Amino acid sequence: MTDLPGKPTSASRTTLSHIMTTHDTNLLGTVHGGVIMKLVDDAAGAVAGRHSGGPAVTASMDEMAFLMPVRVGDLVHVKAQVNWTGRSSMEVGVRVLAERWNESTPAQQVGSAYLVFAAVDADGKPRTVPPVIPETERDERRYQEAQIRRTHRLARRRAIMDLREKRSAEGLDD
Ligand SMILES: CCCCCCCCCCCCCCCC(=O)SCCNC(=O)CCNC(=O)[C@H](O)C(C)(C)COP(=O)(O)OP(=O)(O)OC[C@H]1O[C@@H](n2cnc3c(N)ncnc32)[C@H](O)[C@@H]1OP(=O)(O)O
Repeated sequence: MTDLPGKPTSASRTTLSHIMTTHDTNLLGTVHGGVIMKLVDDAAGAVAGRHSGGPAVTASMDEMAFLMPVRVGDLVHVKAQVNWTGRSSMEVGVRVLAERWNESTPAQQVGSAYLVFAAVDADGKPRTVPPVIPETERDERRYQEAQIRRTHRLARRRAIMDLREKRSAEGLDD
């Protein structure tokens, strides 16, 4: 896909930690999902920037899962790594964990997401990225799962474009 030398997964793996405050809550008093999504995007963006050696933009975010509510006072850790690389795109996998301030239990996973970042040049055009080198069995599994998601994203996009073109050809524009 590219002539650039590969980079191991561990070279860009990153954890972003943040304490949740009353500024982060929704109307129910728990932490707003959008606050978590911003942290996820930031951590994934840092990983994509480190892996690709320059700026990278979010192309898509999918399968954002909120598994448990996050509360004020929780210390949230957002762990991100490059799962897969294409020509100019990278899939970044993110796990969100929370340590409860009032419990002496290990951090619990409260969310997860997969994001696609595109590395861009100074004009905002896609540029090639180094291939990621999975290092562990878990990295290898994540790489293979990311390939499956990539195939499904492309197939879904193609199917929707085909349907729109067909409807347009039939004069069914809306
Ligand atoms: C040493 C330096 C360290 C730096 C350390 C920095 C640290 C810093 C930390 C803070 C980090 C904050 C992180 C915030 C990040 C934002 O908030 S970015 C703002 C939100 N995002 C945007 O504004 C992006 C807007 N979109 C675009 O600019 C263009 O659509 C894109 C994404 C560049 C794609 O352009 P395009 O012309 O469609 O190019 P195209 O060749 O078709 O696609 C490029 C690649 O993206 C893939 N792609 C495109 N669209 C999609 C999609 N919807 N779904 C999946 N894949 C897609 C393509 O399949 C292709 O993949 P490859 O086959 O090349 O691997």
